[in-house]
Amino acid sequence: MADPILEVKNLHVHFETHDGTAEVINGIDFAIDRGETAALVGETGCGKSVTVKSIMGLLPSATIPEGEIRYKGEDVLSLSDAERHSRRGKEMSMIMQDPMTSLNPVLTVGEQMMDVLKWQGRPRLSLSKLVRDALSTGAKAEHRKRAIEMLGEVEISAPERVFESYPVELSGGMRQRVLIAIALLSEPDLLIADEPGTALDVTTEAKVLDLLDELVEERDTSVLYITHDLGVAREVSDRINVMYAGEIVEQAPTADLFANPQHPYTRGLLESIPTLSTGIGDGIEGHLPDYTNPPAGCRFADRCPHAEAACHEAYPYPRQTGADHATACHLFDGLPARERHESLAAERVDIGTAPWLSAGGDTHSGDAPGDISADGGTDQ
Ligand SMILES: Nc1ncnc2c1ncn2[C@@H]1O[C@H](COP(=O)(O)OP(=O)(O)OP(=O)(O)O)[C@@H](O)[C@H]1O
Ligand code: NI
Repeated sequence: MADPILEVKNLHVHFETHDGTAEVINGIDFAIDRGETAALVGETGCGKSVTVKSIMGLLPSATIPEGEIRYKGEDVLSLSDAERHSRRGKEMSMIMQDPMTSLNPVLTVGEQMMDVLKWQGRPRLSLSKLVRDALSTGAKAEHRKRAIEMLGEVEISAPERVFESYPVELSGGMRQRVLIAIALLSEPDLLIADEPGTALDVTTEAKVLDLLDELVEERDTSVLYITHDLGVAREVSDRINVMYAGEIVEQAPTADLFANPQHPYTRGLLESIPTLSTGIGDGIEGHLPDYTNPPAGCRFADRCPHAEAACHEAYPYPRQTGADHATACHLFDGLPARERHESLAAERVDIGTAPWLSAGGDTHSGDAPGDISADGGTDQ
């Protein structure tokens, strides 16, 4: 990571529930470079949205994440609410998972956009200035023009009409475009997109994704893309973080992940892509563990076709398993990622220890990693 815009280090998020403490996010590390699009991929319930909410400061107030979240070098977990608010408006922006609930039904699209522009870059407390600005018709006209331009940029063909519309008057695809427009209005340096388009039909989703891709490319915006679909992640991202049960089990540049998938969970996901019906992970037997009583060792061990006794006992710290590739699996040699700066030896990988790469004996033994990507990719 030459120049990270976002760094998440050893993040833990626990929730108090009536069944006890749910240890949902269990020590994740990842980073996003400036101008890079990173994906966080995993099946439903694995903790993607909780991760995003931690970054955006949107967790329930009783829930205090532990670890470090650095945005442009500054630890956002130690910021006050007011400081966070100003950062959130101007520098980090988010497209929420559900376009229906993330737009306010009683305000027009225009009113919601004007609201963003009004608050842009202002500390929350400067109310008197805000009131003065609200009275300035010049600023208002300027904001209106900017909002309508933005609606044009997300390829809405009648931007003036949509500006005056209420969310309920728009189609799902249109609402998603409006959400993108709102998220980009504040010219964020980091955009977090939580499953944009999943609520839409496949064709509309593809169009929305293409559009988003183009817009962030033009602006050189860094993006954290949340999805349960490895195929989508492959299309849109430079780098993929595979998440399982609140842990990142594998991270690598996108091409490398598809060419050389290492973690048994990643391999399972790739193998199940062609038969995807309801969701990622369905192709792998079993369920996510209970977060209030998580396994002591590897959280995937119960579902893993390769698990050995040690997997159930010892926690698999992520290990450097390639030049820019890390995997949290006991079946791979190398030093835990947390020690990698201490030893160059950590970069030496012996992938020969992975059972599916050894000759014979195993169900996966015939599959060269390259074959998986050819069979399991999205170019169907
Ligand atoms: N406020 C909360 N209190 C208790 N548990 C929570 C809370 N928020 C999330 N969780 C739990 O954390 C786990 C991860 O949820 P999360 O929404 O992050 O999953 P996700 O990966 O985003 O799934 P999806 O793809 O369905 O959006 C779930 O088991 C969820 O029930
Ligand atoms: Ni989610």
